[in-house]
Amino acid sequence: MDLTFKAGGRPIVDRVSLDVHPGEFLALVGPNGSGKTTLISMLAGLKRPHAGTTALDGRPVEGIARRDLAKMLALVEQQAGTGERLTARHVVELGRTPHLRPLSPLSQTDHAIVAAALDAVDMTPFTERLWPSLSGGERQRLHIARALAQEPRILILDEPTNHLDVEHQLGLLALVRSRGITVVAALHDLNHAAMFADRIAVMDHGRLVALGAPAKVLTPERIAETFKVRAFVEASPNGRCLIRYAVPATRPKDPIHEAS
Ligand SMILES: Nc1ncnc2c1ncn2[C@@H]1O[C@H](COP(=O)(O)OP(=O)(O)OP(=O)(O)O)[C@@H](O)[C@H]1O
Repeated sequence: MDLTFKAGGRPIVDRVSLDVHPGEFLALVGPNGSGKTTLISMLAGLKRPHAGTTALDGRPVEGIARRDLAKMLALVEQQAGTGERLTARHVVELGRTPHLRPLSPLSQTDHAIVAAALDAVDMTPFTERLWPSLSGGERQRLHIARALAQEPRILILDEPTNHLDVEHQLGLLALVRSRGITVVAALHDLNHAAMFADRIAVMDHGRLVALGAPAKVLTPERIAETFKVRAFVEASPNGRCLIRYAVPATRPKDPIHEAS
C-alpha cells in the first residue's frame, strides 16, 4: 500500500506498507512524532494519504460508505471527546449507531450489547453517571466500550492504555486480545506490546523500520537505535520477551543553573 502522508512540507509517514492479518493483534510502536497516529488515521480512513491506498477486503477505504465502514472498523482516538451532557450509557450506545436504521430505537439486543460492553470494561456501576463527572481513565474505558459495542471486525486503538491504572491497562489489552478480532494498537509500553501483540511494527521518523514477532523485533539493538535507550531483553520460548531498561546517564549540570 506504500502509504505516504505529508505535513509542513515533509513526509510524516513515508512509504509505509503494512498488511494486517485477520484476527491478529498488531502493536504499533515508535518514539513521539514517529507517525503512529497519522498512520492509524489513514488505516481508519480518516486521513487521505498523499500516496498509496488503504484497502479493506481488497477495497479502498475511501470508496466504502461511512456507515458500512463503521460496521467493519472501530477507532478509539488518543484524545477523543464526547458531548458533555451524555451519560456513560449514552456514550456506549453511540457504538450501535451504524447498526440502527435512521431514527429507529435500540432493540433489546442492542441494549444487551451495550450492557455487556459496559461490563467488559468494568463500568457498569457508572452507567447513569454524566460524562463530565468521570475521571480520565473512566472516560477512556467508556470509549473502548463504545468501540466494542460497535462490534467491529477491526479495532484500531491509539494509545488505549493512557490514563488507565495497571489493572485496567492489562485488563483492557487482555480483553481486546480475547475477542478474536483484528486489533491494531499504538502502544508506548514496549512490554505491553511484547506481552499481547502477535506482531510488532516499529515506526521511526515516518518509516516502518521493523515488523515481526515481539522477540524478533524488540532486540536491544533496535531499542537502542529507535528509542535511544539501553535495554536488556529476556526472550521467552513463545516468541515473546521481557524488557528491562537501564537507567539513562544524566547530563552534567548546566553551570549557569548551578551558579544561580
Ligand atoms: N499539520 C502538521 N504540520 C506539521 N507537522 C505535523 C502536522 N501534523 C503532524 N505533524 C508532525 O508529524 C509527526 C508525526 O505525528 P504523529 O502524531 O503521527 O506521531 P505519533 O507517532 O503518533 O506521536 P506520539 O507518540 O507523540 O503520539 C510529528 O512530528 C508531528 O509534529
